Amino acid sequence: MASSPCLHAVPNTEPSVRTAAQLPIHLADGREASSTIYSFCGLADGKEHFALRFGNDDVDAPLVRLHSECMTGDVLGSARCDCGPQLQESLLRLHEEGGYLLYMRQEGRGIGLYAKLDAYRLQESGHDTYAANRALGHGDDERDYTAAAEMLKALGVTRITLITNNPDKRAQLEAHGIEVVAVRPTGVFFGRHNVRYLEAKVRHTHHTLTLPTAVKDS
Ligand SMILES: Nc1nc2c(ncn2[C@@H]2O[C@H](COP(=O)(O)OP(=O)(O)OP(=O)(O)O)[C@@H](O)[C@H]2O)c(=O)[nH]1
Ligand SMILES: [Zn+2]
Repeated sequence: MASSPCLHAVPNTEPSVRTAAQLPIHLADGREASSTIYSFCGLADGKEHFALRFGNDDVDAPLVRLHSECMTGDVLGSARCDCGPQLQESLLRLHEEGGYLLYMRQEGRGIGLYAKLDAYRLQESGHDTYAANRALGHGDDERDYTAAAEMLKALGVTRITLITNNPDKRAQLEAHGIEVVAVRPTGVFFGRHNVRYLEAKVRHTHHTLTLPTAVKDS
């Protein structure tokens, strides 16, 4: 795909690929993967979202992981959530089967890092993750996946197999003209620090994940 430098935040331009560059990456199991990283211009929200492509074959309905930024989980390995292991798992699957990672700059379900840290403080005094958002004047989940659909279309992908446990991701992509032919669940990565967070996802936003009874009752 040709590179066409542009300003990423220019409004009213058709979304398109800005740059494609090779990006070898280290996987969690020690292997090295080849990928291509894409930047974009003309995306609806003007943010610096990026995509990674694995494999070269043009397959029908490739695997796609739509992953929202979590600085604490993805970068630091925080045990308060499941984001880090989900990201690593997706990279392994994409390396093996081909497909795309869409890394969306939607830290804290769209409220930003500082507000998420404020929400963490409230969680330490008993709020669940959604109540903490609301106490700060935010919605339960402020993510809008318009830009994700635009990125896929700019990459020439309109039929996908989506890796997620979050029904809202599928619904929003389909509303924006992406055909989700199948959904593959992510793993359930629970521990004593994130079990309440995972329970709240099931209760409030109907994530399709099942926690072991022993963990729920602990
Ligand atoms: N506001 C808030 N955001 C959080 C908290 N814990 C994690 N997050 C954010 O939640 C988002 C999780 O992203 P994803 O893993 O892509 O999405 P998901 O809704 O869990 O759905 P799937 O992983 O696809 O099943 C990231 O943006 C995190 O930063 C929290 O306690 N409060
Ligand atoms: Zn996280």
